[in-house]
Amino acid sequence: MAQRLAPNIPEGFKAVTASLGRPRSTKAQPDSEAMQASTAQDQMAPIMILEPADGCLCDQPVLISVHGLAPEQPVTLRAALRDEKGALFRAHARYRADAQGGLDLARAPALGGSFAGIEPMGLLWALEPERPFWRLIKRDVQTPFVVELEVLDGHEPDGGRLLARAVHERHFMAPGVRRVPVREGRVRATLFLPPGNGPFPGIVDLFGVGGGLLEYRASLLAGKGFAVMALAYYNYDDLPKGMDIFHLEYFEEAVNYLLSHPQVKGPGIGLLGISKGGELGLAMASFLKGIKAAVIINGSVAAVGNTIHYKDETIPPVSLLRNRVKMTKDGLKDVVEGLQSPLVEEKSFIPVERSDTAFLLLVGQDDHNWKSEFYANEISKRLEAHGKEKPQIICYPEAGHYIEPPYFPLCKAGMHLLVGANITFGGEPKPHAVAQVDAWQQLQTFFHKHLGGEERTIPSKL
Ligand SMILES: CCCCCCCCCCCCCCCC(=O)SCCNC(=O)CCNC(=O)[C@H](O)C(C)(C)COP(=O)(O)OP(=O)(O)OC[C@H]1O[C@@H](n2cnc3c(N)ncnc32)[C@H](O)[C@@H]1OP(=O)(O)O
Repeated sequence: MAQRLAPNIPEGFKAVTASLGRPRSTKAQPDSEAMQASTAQDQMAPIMILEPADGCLCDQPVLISVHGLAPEQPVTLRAALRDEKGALFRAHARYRADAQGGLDLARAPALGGSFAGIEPMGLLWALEPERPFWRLIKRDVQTPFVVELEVLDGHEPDGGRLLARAVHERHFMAPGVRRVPVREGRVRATLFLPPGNGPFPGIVDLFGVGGGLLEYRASLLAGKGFAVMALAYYNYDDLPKGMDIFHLEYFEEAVNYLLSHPQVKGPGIGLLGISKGGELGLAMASFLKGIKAAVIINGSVAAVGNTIHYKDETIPPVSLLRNRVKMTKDGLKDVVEGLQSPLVEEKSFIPVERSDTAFLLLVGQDDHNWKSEFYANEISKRLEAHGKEKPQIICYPEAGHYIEPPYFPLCKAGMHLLVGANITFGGEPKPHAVAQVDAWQQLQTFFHKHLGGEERTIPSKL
């Protein structure tokens, strides 16, 4: 499994830093005591240097270093990010400067805190919400997340004199990506188009329970050369508020809209879905025409919680097994055993064998929302038994349910609207972060392979 946690900075960013020669950093005013104690070496107040200096896309790494510390000086680095609802996410880690008073997070191990070891992006993927069970979500993709970074003297997370600080912006739209709200027929969506005239390979992007219209994955993916349509399907605008039944005719209309778009290259489009969006993606690929390639992130091959309907066919939801719901030691519900198997309730098994779509199934092996690995294997068996192409399955050890774009912090637990309680979603922060970096790369490679198009990344000079 290719893992690309090592920073891979696009040339554009290096050029920005080098040519401007002014890294975005703020020097803290040294206090008088420290002034008296200063030696020739630490005359210069410490500065924090970020590369790229002017921010980057949210799926890209940032290099963080500190200069001008005392040799071997113990310091604590802190990161803070406030989401659009005002919820604060924080992380910190303890470090020691090298013999020259430098600290480079790509080379120096964290000695403890929110993470340990050499983790250049740990201050981002280890962010934790102050508000219990809150998940990091980007609502307005036209503005960046703003991360405040601080260097404090010593090894106390809350104490220590402030030595330096910097502000880092993480963007969601590469330069030239266009955001086009879609209200066509019944379709409610947002289409993201790469710069240029195309045509581009098209992808429909679906999120899960909660509904609404989340655009952040689609906007990032459009920066890789795809025309990506984030599709709402309930709890948005004039769409139904609830999710008792999903009619695939709605999704068919969306697929046809994208296929007939002058900047979308046919024949056939791609599909990306997570969780409930993965389940619906499997149903779309099974019943609808025009879907060439589908990436399903922790999806279910059983209908769950609602009926799926297409023309004169219905797939009823599997039974809920309430007595199999357990409590974790943290007082959360663990619902992973709470669904009847679609092998027992065959009528709830989405008929993937009807599909000619190429599948990539991305699985968090510690998914506690439902049994994603079991579902992936059953999809594979069913396709093979019907002489269809086997799916590509990638299993990520210790990864949980919400496999997001790179560097999003793990959402380990939260309110589940179908369950009506806080549940555990599984996953450990570090392996989950590794999975996210790899999954993001894998899904792009898969879509480029099956949908064609030039493999490219828009230079992200912001
Ligand atoms: C006991 C019986 C067991 C039986 C046995 C069980 C079986 C077990 C079955 C498993 C079955 C799985 C089935 C599919 C599993 C998925 O699908 S997992 C979920 C995947 N979710 C997604 O992909 C995201 C989907 N989208 C969303 O959640 C919504 O679009 C958003 C992001 C919340 C925004 O929607 P919105 O309407 O603009 O939100 P807003 O009005 O601001 O807030 C709505 C609510 O969400 C909350 N919320 C908003 N933002 C956040 C946030 N960042 N973080 C946390 N909460 C937030 C708010 O607090 C609010 O809550 P209430 O105040 O109403 O309580």
